[in-house]
Amino acid sequence: MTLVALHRETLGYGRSTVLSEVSFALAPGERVVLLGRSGAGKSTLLNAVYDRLVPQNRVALVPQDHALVPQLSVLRNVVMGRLDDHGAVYNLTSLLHVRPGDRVGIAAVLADLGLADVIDRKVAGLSGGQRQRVALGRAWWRGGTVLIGDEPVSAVDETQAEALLKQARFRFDTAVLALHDVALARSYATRLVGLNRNRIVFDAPAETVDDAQITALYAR
Ligand SMILES: Nc1ncnc2c1ncn2[C@@H]1O[C@H](COP(=O)(O)OP(=O)(O)OP(=O)(O)O)[C@@H](O)[C@H]1O
Repeated sequence: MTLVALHRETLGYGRSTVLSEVSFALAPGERVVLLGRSGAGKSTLLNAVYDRLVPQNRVALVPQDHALVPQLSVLRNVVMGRLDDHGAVYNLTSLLHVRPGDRVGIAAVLADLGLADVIDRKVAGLSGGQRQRVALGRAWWRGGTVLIGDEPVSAVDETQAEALLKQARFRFDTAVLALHDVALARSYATRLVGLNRNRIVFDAPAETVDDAQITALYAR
């Protein structure tokens, strides 16, 4: 079974091509990590995969810029993870008065992320690492078949990053993440995809990708 498949597609913006001849398929249970230099096209590929997954799958997204509403509390930002489960009236009332059951569930998610103390704080007053964990909290609260994350642990230290990816594994069977930390990528991924010079240069089970292949991605 395949959740999404791109076959020799060209991805880019307007007339500018970022990735050529992209073939990429995702099966349930795979944890795919995209590697490549800044600008190699990781976000472009992630966005294309996300767009194609969404019509038929519940997908939790952690975008690179977090897409939080700074003026709202942590609680209300996390509530937004499930907005599309309900109609507009339900959503408006639950944003104004978060339902007690939802608050309990969200508090548990936030406790796992070390954010229990800031549940009622505005996101605007949080550190970068805290904001990133709020974005993860919104994805955890959403849940779903697939997690898509664009550098989802870039703002926290290595130990925290490992712990957060463990939670991601526990909560989502299938994921596609862009990560810049190669050791972290190796510890998490079942499959590694390397992007360089407008192409996918490798796409293979993580244990078969050697360090030289990865180093070559980042060579000038
Ligand atoms: N919305 C956009 N419109 C036009 N060009 C874009 C847009 N987003 C990205 N690009 C360009 O596409 C190329 C690939 O960008 P992309 O964000 O996919 O790379 P990336 O590997 O995710 O980089 P990073 O690690 O810095 O996030 C870059 O040259 C970038 O300038």
